[in-house]
Amino acid sequence: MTENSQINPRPHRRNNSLDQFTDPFSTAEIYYGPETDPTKKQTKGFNRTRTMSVFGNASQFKIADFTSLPVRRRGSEDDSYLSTKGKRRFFIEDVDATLQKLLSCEDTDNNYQITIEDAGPKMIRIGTANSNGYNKISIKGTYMLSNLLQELTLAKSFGRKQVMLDEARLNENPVNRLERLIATQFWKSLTRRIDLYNVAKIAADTKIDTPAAKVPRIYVPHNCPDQYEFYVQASQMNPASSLDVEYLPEDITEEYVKSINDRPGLLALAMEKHMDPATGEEAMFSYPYVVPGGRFNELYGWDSYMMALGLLDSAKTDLARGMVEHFIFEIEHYGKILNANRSYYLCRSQPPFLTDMALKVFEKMGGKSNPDAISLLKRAFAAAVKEYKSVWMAAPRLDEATGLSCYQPNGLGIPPETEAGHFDAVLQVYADKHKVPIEEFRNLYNNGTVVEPELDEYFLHDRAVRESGHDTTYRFDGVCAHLATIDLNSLLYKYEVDIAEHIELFHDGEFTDLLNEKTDTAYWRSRAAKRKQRITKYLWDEETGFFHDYHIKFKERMTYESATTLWALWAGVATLEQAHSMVTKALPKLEMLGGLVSCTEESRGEVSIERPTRQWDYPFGWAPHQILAWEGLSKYDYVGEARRLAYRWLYLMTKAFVDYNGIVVEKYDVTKGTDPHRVEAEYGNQGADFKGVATEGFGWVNTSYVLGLKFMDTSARRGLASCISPDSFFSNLKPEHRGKYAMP
Ligand SMILES: OC[C@H]1O[C@H](O[C@H]2O[C@H](CO)[C@@H](O)[C@H](O)[C@H]2O)[C@H](O)[C@@H](O)[C@@H]1O
Ligand SMILES: [Ca+2]
Repeated sequence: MTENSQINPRPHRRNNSLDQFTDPFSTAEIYYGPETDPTKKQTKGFNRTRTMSVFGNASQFKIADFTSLPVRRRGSEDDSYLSTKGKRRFFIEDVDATLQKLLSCEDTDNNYQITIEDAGPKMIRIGTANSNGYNKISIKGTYMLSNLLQELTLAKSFGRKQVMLDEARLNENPVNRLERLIATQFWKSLTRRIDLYNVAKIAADTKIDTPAAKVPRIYVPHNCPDQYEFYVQASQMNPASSLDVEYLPEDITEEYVKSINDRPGLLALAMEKHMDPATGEEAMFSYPYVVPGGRFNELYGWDSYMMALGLLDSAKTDLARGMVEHFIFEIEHYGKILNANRSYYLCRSQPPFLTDMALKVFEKMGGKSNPDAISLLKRAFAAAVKEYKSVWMAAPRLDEATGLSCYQPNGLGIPPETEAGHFDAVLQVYADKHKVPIEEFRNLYNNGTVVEPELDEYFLHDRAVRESGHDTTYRFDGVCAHLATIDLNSLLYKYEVDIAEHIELFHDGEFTDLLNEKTDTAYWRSRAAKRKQRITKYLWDEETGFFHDYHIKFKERMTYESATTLWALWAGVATLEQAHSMVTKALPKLEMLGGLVSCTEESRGEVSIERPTRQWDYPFGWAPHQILAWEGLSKYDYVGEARRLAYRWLYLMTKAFVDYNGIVVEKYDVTKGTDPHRVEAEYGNQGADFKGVATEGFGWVNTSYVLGLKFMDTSARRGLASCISPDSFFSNLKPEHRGKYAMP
């Protein structure tokens, strides 16, 4: 018996022999969770998890001072990449200590991320699993080091003290890694499913800073007693949570909404009743939903549509379906699809996408072969017709003269959810006029002691800007409520076309809606045709190749050049000639290094301290703009242009992901190749503020990655993985491949 075998009563098993138990790319829960935690498992038998026997042996080896043992472990050739067939593993004997060492050496700017801006040696040595940590291998370069930081942070969050780590997890192809994280991790972190125990946590909100906002609160529609009881029960079961449950009045007026601005709360969403398998009794269950990320921790309007596209692609149909149910509920109980389900959003909506969302969910649920899918589709369309008529085609949003619609929610006072100081420059003028500090003026104005009609007008437009989803941009500053935009009118055209088809296919051509009004397919087709005509008449500018906004008071077309012109393609409202003009004249002005920019630099104008950058303007690019443009261009057979734009956007995302510790953010500066995620505008960037590892990405950006990749072939994926800049990638294309990117 050797000294070695005395320490290890069982023969040592080579770590590589455990391969059959391992998927190096399994989710963090599996990879680091209790199932694979050696300290939580019996060490007998062969049905151990992958780290088991290794740990059993390894730790005893270590305790016995491995280095002094007469028998040396395998030579370094056993640990070479080649001899392990690329399946090398590391043994991290002390997760905490390794993390600390890694951060102290490599995170030189102390932000808990390892990025290209850190000036460390960019190299750390860690022991291989094959040698039970004895042989050290160098992990080099920002990407691998930052992946090590991410993996160790995850391991630690699962309470792991030691881990075996596959090298494949550290040098994973970045395109595959980001795709994998979105599918298996990010959506999960962004998912909310309210139950009796978590509602107080879900209700918490960081946007409002009043004493009453510190109390988690939920508002329930006046006619939902079951929900009210459910939440009261939740509150009683967890008194420590201090959950406040309140009914909303039947008539939700703008005065009422303003009156609860300092007592904000989450708004109840759709629930279903069915048997609880755990108790055998009937119980209430909330439908799940997905939040955008960062400070946006509630169900949003257009974000939900964009996220649904990604979720459906990842076969997470139940989540997308849940959001359709919530929208149906919101239309029924709050009168509209809300900007988001917080009390301070009760008066305003967001860009409408319900018909398309319902159709896409319907298809994924099995379409006509699934009665449940048909029922959902019919309920969603009934709700959409109500929304169309009572929100978008009614006062104050409808402009009777043009027949077009504007974003124009009602509401009173100063929107409370914006970042601190956002309105200071505007309010200062009035505070000076009334000789009071800004804070005092804010109260005087909000409680109606001071009346300032000009300021009312300012906030009318500001609310409209927020309803448009494009908060904020100089395109809309001080005018938004009076603009018939190409964005909104394209979306309404799509509603009309979709509703016409729905009535034809599911209601034999005639439909009695929730307002008890009868319409038929022809009615909706003629509405769509009229809108198409009006869009051309009022918004189209053949000279620039842009659909611009139309000012309904000044009765003139504006000149701002916005990426939303391409929504006309997505909705199918542009003619073939208009599409051609847009692609040849407008697109070149909007196409930047990293994809579509929100608007042209010229339209935005000069920025300065007095006229700061707005987040929905040049030089920033947003996922929903990219997604709608790709689909719109493809619809009109400009697939090459769509693919080219997609490569640009994915390049930017991948580059930031590789260089900046796995970052995925709300928006990017599409003119910058190096740190495109760094956006100094308004509330900064959501998704950038994490320690060690990003676990959410950002909702609609996650979708954009998944959808953009659909345009990429193997060589494009390789180009992205190697972060080959668009210019270099396009210029090195073989002549026969240039057409794929619409390159001459
Ligand atoms: O708090 C400031 C504003 O935040 C939201 O707007 C931004 O985030 C939303 C969620 O991702 C997104 O839908 C919107 O397009 C963004 O500009 C919110 O929607 C605004 O109402 C709010 O004032
Ligand atoms: Ca750092």
